[in-house]
Amino acid sequence: MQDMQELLSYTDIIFHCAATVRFDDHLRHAVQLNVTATQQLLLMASQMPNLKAFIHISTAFSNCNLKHIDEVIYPCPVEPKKIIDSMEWLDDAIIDEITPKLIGDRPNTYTYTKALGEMVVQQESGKLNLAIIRPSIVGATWQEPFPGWVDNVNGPTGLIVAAGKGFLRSIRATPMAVADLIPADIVVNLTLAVGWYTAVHRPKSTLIYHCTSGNLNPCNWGKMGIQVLATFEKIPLERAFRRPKADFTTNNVTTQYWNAVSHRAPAIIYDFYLRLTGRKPRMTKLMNRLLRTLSMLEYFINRSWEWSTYNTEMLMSKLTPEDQRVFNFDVRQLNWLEYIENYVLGVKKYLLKEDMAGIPEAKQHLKRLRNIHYLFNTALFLIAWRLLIARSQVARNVWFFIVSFCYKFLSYFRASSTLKV
Ligand SMILES: CCCCCCCCCCCCCCCC(=O)SCCNC(=O)CCNC(=O)[C@H](O)C(C)(C)COP(=O)(O)OP(=O)(O)OC[C@H]1O[C@@H](n2cnc3c(N)ncnc32)[C@H](O)[C@@H]1OP(=O)(O)O
Ligand SMILES: NC(=O)C1=CN([C@@H]2O[C@H](COP(=O)(O)OP(=O)(O)OC[C@H]3O[C@@H](n4cnc5c(N)ncnc54)[C@H](OP(=O)(O)O)[C@@H]3O)[C@@H](O)[C@H]2O)C=CC1
Repeated sequence: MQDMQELLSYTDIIFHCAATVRFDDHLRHAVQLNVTATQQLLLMASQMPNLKAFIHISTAFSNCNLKHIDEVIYPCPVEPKKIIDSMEWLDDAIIDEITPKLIGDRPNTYTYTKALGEMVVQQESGKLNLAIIRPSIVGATWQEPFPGWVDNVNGPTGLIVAAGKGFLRSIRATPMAVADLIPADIVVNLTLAVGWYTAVHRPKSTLIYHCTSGNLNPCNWGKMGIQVLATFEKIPLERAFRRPKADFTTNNVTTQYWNAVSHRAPAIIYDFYLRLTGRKPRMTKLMNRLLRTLSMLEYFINRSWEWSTYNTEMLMSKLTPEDQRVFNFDVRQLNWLEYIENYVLGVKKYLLKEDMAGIPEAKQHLKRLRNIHYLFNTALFLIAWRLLIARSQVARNVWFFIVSFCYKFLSYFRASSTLKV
């Protein structure tokens, strides 16, 4: 009670980032965290006499069912209050049944409940001084505290790890689609600047700020994939399962094919080897989880969106040159190739905590994997060819033709070199 009193009396600014970011969260839980909690925090904020600003962090994908998104709140068909109420009394089975109807053309409960959260902010604003920030895909830091700093596997980070460790070998992604990544420190800098502007300038209405990169400095998934692999070539991860490689495909049939050949088959073979050597098989389970994760992220890597950034650019112009430098959120200054290289390095250093001294050994390991790969392919080819020869007269004829041709060529070569001597 005393803590609550202290919070209410002394808080002068709220940055509301807490949320569930799981794409597949049960609607009841997602509503509780992203909608009801927002409503309760706004209620609490309204009892804070010294509160100067309430900054709510949403996502640029809260309206991902649209192609062009402005810095405005788009209403959802069912009122958030009705959704909150219904979650109180509906049982899980019914919620499961109505979830697809409620989320409509959004891909998951996360984006849907973040959109409802924005509506709650708008409806319950009262006398509060509010702003909403919508970041796109938050990636490792650009400059602060260090280039490439990252501490979780959300979004692209998990896939970068999976590619570097050789688990992810192909991906259903559109190479030309915009990779709307935004470094975490840009999001933090913009958030602080929005806090200042909202508290000091007290805009008349709730301003929404898009924290995105696509319209100002676009990069695409193809370019990103190439740079990730190029960095792993120089600085590989330790103990990779296979060599890093990531084929991009947009075709469903090729996706199924590569999933079978590049993901499932190697996992089954490796589990067979683990069983033979008396160990517990684990690769198939891990691979199935990766494929499930991929299927959840696919929506975001096969589409492009346009976000207007009028408010964000307006805010930049309001900062002094010194503040623009200290709280830099100008994504136009970002060099993507350098950023992605630092991102990959950061994944190795800060997330996986791998020692840079281990790079020579990691490179040796990749060479061994390459030799195993060649050996395996040669053995596979010979077995297939042997089986074909046993069954087909045409294959036998081709085989005899090749052998006799090689024999004649060798005899001629030997004869001509004897004559020269
Ligand atoms: C060449 C390179 C090309 C790069 C190409 C990049 C394309 C990259 C597009 C991103 C596009 C996002 C765009 C939305 C941007 C927002 O606004 S959303 C905010 C970000 N939110 C997220 O990223 C949450 C996504 N994650 C989830 O929803 C859940 O983790 C999943 C994917 C449903 C999996 O759930 P689960 O099976 O219950 O398991 P969970 O305990 O969460 O994690 C299980 C395993 O998956 C792993 N995992 C979790 N997330 C990931 C991930 N993103 N990737 C891989 N593994 C993951 C965990 O590490 C864990 O591994 P183990 O410890 O078991 O070995
Ligand atoms: N990652 C991304 O790509 C993007 C993220 N966002 C938004 O940014 C914000 C932060 O996301 P991100 O950092 O990625 O996600 P994380 O899951 O890393 O952070 C979520 C935060 O919410 C807190 N939290 C979760 N549940 C509760 C609860 N019941 N009570 C109190 N705190 C809780 C967590 O606390 P604890 O650590 O104690 O669990 C954690 O600090 C979210 O609002 C998200 O929607 C927007 C766009 C993109």
